[in-house]
Amino acid sequence: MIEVTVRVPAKVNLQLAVGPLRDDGFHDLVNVFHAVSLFDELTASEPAASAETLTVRVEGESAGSVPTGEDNLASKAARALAARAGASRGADLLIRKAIPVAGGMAGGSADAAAALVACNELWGLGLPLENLMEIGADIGSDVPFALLGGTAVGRGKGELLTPVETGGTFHWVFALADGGLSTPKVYGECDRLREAAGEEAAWPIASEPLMAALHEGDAKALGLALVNDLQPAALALRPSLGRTLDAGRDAGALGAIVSGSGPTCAFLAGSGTHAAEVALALTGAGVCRSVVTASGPVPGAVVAG
Ligand SMILES: C[C@@](CO)(OP(=O)(O)O)[C@H](O)COP(=O)(O)OP(=O)(O)OC[C@H]1O[C@@H](n2ccc(N)nc2=O)[C@H](O)[C@@H]1O
Ligand SMILES: Nc1ncnc2c1ncn2[C@@H]1O[C@H](COP(=O)(O)OP(=O)(O)O)[C@@H](O)[C@H]1O
Repeated sequence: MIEVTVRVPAKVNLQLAVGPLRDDGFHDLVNVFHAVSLFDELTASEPAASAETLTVRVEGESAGSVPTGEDNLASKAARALAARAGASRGADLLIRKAIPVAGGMAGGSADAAAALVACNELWGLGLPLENLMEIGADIGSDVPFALLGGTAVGRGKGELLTPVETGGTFHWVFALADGGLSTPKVYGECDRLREAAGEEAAWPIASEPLMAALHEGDAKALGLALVNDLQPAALALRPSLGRTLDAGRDAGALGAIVSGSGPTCAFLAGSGTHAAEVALALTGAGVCRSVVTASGPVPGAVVAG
């Protein structure tokens, strides 16, 4: 095998219930992940330099804000995989980025997942998905889901996954923002807001109306059930997102929510045509950098060639 290309989706969180802060610095979650048709692509090739070097190149509009050294999550994942295989292996990784960077859509985790799948194939390791998910969980809480895809409930840090059957396809509009939001800062702001309000974090529980809406493929009910405990924190750090959410609601979206730690905002539509209408209205309202439409659920990281 000389090169392997993997396509990997972004996610939106349909429910993000943030529980208490744990001793390890993470929060216990109920994180209902949903993979959507906005993809990064990663190609892993045999290294042009020595057999043990790992290089990363990033292409795409937002490539400038992605690290290309050892901090790149794809590079970290490839090194962790090589260590697990007990061998010193190299690869040239090329990432074609379409998922917004630091946008709350898990683009870095997606690239880590893509690197695990691509290098597993390139190096002929043959590790099963569950082993890749274990390695991925140490790279980032969202990496196991990027491997699995579809719709799933994540517990623990978000890495303990239970797949959810959905009764149909859902249509989405995403308002991409200028600049990103740091995930640890948003969790920190969530803790700060709770403390200031004298609130104790409740143990997170999956929403029954949300689960019923997913099973039935009922977009209207799903729109009403979307919930994100990080949204007040994201809005406190980036107040302009309030206008973006309002513009989507005014445009007739069935639901409007900050995606994960933000600043991307997600809007649920009733059909592909409805999504195009909401996207047009959002573009006209001038409340974001750009607008994309997508649908979900879609599969996780898969070899595309
Ligand atoms: C918020 C979510 C929602 O899916 O994703 P994004 O919206 O940022 O993509 C996730 O919980 C982010 O997952 P991920 O981006 O993989 O985070 P990690 O690298 O594991 O952790 C980064 C930091 O976020 C905080 N963190 C993360 C997960 C968790 N359950 N509790 C936390 O408090 C911790 O401060 C941690 O040091
Ligand atoms: N392959 C990668 N793609 C995007 N960001 C990366 C990558 N590797 C490391 N990062 C770093 O991770 C941070 C969070 O990225 P990302 O996963 O896109 O955001 P989020 O956690 O909001 O979904 C970025 O600010 C960037 O510095």
